[in-house]
Amino acid sequence: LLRWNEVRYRKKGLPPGTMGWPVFGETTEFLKQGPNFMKNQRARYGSFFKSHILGCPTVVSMDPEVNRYILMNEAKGLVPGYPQSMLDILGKCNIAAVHGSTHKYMRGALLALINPTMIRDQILPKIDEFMRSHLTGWDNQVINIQEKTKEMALLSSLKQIAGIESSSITPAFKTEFFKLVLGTISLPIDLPGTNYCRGFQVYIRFIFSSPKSLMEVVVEGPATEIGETFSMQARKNIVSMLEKLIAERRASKEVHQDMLGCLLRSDENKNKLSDEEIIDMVVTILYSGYETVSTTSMMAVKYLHDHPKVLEELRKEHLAIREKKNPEDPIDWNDLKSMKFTRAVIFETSRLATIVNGVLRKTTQDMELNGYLIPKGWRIYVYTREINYDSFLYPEPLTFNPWRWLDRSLESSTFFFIFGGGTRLCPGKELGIAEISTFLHYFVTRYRWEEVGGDKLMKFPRVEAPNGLHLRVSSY
Ligand code: HEM
Repeated sequence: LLRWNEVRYRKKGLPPGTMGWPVFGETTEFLKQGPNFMKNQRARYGSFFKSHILGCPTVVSMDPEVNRYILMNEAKGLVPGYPQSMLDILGKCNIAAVHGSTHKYMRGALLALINPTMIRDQILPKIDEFMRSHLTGWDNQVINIQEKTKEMALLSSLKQIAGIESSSITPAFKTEFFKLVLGTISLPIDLPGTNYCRGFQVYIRFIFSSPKSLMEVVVEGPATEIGETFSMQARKNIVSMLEKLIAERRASKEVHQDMLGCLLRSDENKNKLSDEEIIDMVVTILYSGYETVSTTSMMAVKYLHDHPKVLEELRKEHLAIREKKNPEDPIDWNDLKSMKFTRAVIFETSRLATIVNGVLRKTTQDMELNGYLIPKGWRIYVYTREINYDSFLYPEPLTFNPWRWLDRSLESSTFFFIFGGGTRLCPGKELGIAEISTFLHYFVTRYRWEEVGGDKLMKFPRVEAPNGLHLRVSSY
C-alpha cells in the first residue's frame, strides 16, 4: 500500500520527497508531528519537497525566495489552492475562489470599504464604540479571554458591516457563523470506491481543532446529507439572514453609514456588485478577520502577561494617550498612528505565535518551478512559519521582543509574510491592526490581570486554547 502512492505520483522532474499512504498520504504525520514534520522533511529533502497532505499531492516550499516568487506570480498559473469544501462554504464569489479580472474587481470593491480614509472616518469610531462597551464590567471576574476575543472579532465586524452588533438577529447569526467556521477547518475526504456502495459515501473529517484525536470518522451516510448537516446549512442560514437584511435596507429610505450601506449605494460605487457578490463579500470580511484578529489579540494578552516589562511599556503608551483626553473621548486616527509600540507588540505576537503557518496555492497548468516540473492541479503549500524563527532576520528568535519592530525596515523586509504577499497581500492588515490596537488600549488602561493557570495552549495546526484561557481581571 505504501508503494501505491509513490507509483501513482511517479513522474519525471518532480521535487524529492515521499507521498505516504493512499488517500491519507502523510496527513497524520503532518498533523501529529506539526512543524517538526516539515523540519524533518526539509533536513532530508531540502526546502522544496513533495508530499501528500490534506487530501492532495502537494509541494511544500519553505524557501523564502521561492515563496516570494510564488506569491508574486499568480498570473503564471499559481492561484489560491484552498480546499473545495472551504470554498463551497465561503461562496463561489469569495475572494479566494476568484482569479484574474474577477479577483481584481472584487479586491477593488473590498479596498474601497476598508482603505485608510474609511478606517479613519467611518470604521475607527465604530471600533472604538464597540470596544468600549465590550470591555465593560470585566473587573472582579474570571473571564475566558479566548471566548471574549472571538466574540469581539465577530461582533466588531458585524457592527462595521451592518451596525448589528446587538440586534435581534445577532445570537442566531453568531451560532450559524461559528458552525460555518468549524466547517471550513475540517476537510471531507472522499474515499475512492465507497460511493458505489449503495450510494453511500464515507467522509473522514480532519478535525484540526480536536486536541485528542486529530482524525475522526465523523459521519457515514449519503454525501449530500453530510454536506448539508455540517456546515452548508449554516451557510444557507447566514445567506438568508443577509438577504433579508438587504431587502429591509432597500425597502427603507434610511441612509446607512456602514459597509453594507456603501455596497448597496450603486451611484457612488464604481465597483458595483451583484447581491450574490455582496453576500459573499460580507462572508469574506467576517471570515478573514475572525480567527486572525481574535487569536492575535488573545496571544498578545498572553505574552503581555508573561513579559511585565513589555506590558509596562505598552501601558505607558496608552496612558499617555488617555491623559490628553476626557474619559468619554474616543481613540482617533492620530492616536492610532501614535501607537508605535502597540504595532510592534502586534507584529511580535504574530511572529512568535505564528498565527498563520502559510498559504495555499495550486497550479492551473504543468509548470516549471524552482527547477522542478510541477503537474497541473498540484497544491503548493507556501509554508512561511520557519521564516518567523530565522535568527538572521530575528536575532534570538524565540524571545518575545517587540522593540525589534521599532526599526520600520523590518516590516518592509522582502521576507515579511505575516500578512501574505504579492497580489493577495492581506487587504485587512491595517483594519486588523486598528481593531487589536483599540482592544489593547481599553484592556491595558482599564484592567490588570493574572492567569487562573493550568490552561493549555496548542500551537499547531492552529493556535488555540482547547479549554479556553482564563484570566482573573481587576480594575487598573
Ligand atoms: C492580524 C490579522 C490578520 C492576519 C495575520 C491576516 C493574514 C492574512 C494572510 C496571510 C493573507 C494571505 C492569504 C493568501 O495569500 O492566500 C490574508 C489575506 C486576506 N485577508 Fe487578512 N489577515 C488579518 C486580518 C484581516 C482582516 C481584519 C480582514 C478583513 C477584511 C482580512 C481580509 C483578508 C482578505 C479578504 C484576504 C484575501 C485577499 C485576496 O485574496 O486578495 N484580513 N490575510
